[in-house]
Amino acid sequence: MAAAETSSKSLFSLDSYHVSEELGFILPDPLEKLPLYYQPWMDIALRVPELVHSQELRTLINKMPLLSSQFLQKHKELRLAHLALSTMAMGYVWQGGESDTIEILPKSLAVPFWEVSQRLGLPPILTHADAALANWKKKDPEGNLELLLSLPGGDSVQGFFLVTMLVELAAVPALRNIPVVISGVRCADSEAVARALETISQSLQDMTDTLKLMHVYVEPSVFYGIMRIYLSGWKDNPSMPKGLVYEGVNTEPMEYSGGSAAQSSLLHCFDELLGIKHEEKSGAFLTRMRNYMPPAHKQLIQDISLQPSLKSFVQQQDNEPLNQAFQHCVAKLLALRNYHINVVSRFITVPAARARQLRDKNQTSEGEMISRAPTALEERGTGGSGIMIFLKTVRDHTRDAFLPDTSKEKEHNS
Ligand code: HEM
Repeated sequence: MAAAETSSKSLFSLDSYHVSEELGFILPDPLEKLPLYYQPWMDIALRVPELVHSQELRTLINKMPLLSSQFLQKHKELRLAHLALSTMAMGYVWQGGESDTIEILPKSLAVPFWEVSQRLGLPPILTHADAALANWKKKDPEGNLELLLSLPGGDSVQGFFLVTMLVELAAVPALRNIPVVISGVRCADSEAVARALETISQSLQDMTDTLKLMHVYVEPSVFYGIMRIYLSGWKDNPSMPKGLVYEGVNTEPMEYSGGSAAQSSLLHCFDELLGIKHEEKSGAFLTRMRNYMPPAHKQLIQDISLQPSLKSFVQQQDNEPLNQAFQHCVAKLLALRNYHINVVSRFITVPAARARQLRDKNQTSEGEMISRAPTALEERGTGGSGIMIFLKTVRDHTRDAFLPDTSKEKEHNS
């Protein structure tokens, strides 16, 4: 595995962490099909939105044969199997909304889901690594993209996961420059470090610009009223207080957080590179989210954290272009987090307020899908965090990474 091959002195290569030079953390060319033996899974997984709508999904999964996972061999087969099983699991658990949840995931789904998860080092629930990183194919020769598997919510689901993937793509130049920064610090090459940091800043700006596409491709009322519950987990979720029993795996219920881009490895890498230290509670949540990442990506974050401190290097060099490049990076990361807070407000806080208003007035008319949104999630993200306090605390600790004296000026420039 990556860690064993990378001592803190050796050349830092992204490849050894299963990070692609072209696509970063995105899985290159995911498989679209599993071996024929697994057709019973794919037949259901490809129809989850429609089967949830007709309320048939649970019945079909209950009748599904128990298949052995041993014929899945390659990494990409395992990733597609995890995506298919997790899509089915989210549909199964949430088919009846928050008032009709289940306590047991049936054996035919739970056992292979558990085995595939163990082999990948991922939890047995839908993660960012499934839905956003390994869930795409080219729709046409022009390179337009579409999802392999979907959840209820129509075009907004497609928009949500593909825009998230495009944000990952916009970060690739930044990822490629992390090893450049690290080796520049090791050999005290201020110019190389400054240049690499400027590229990282530009890439962070591109991530923010790409995040703006969420407003174009995702309808807030659909996100809030329909999609969000299918991304929710069974940890810190009042509608599933006991967690979920994976039948045939464990007789005790287990708890897992839902899918969230807090499980994307990107910002974890930038935080470690720039030396951003999070407050205890939000830091603990973010650290826990690392267990929802492919292990090689988690290892990359860990290994970046073990490198000599970039910030101390910048302070020791006392070189103006280098200082500025570092400040730009922090400013752009801060701007990305600020923009993300706006997105969350538009997609969660505002519809949640509207849903409360409608409930208070007892106006739960058919057309108002947000009023049917699960109440248990109003104050929480799908990952289970108390949203705004968490996001603002993380944002405020990003600001602490500025070099002394110039923080206000730099923030205005961001
Ligand atoms: C409609 C779009 C989005 C919404 C509503 C949203 C919502 C949230 C929420 C509620 C959290 C709190 C953690 C949780 O409980 O899940 C969160 C965290 C986070 N989200 Fe998003 N998110 C969106 C898109 C994205 C995208 C596209 C990215 C980038 C890949 C992203 C990156 C993050 C990160 C990195 C965190 C952890 C906090 C941090 O490090 O600042 N989000 N998001």
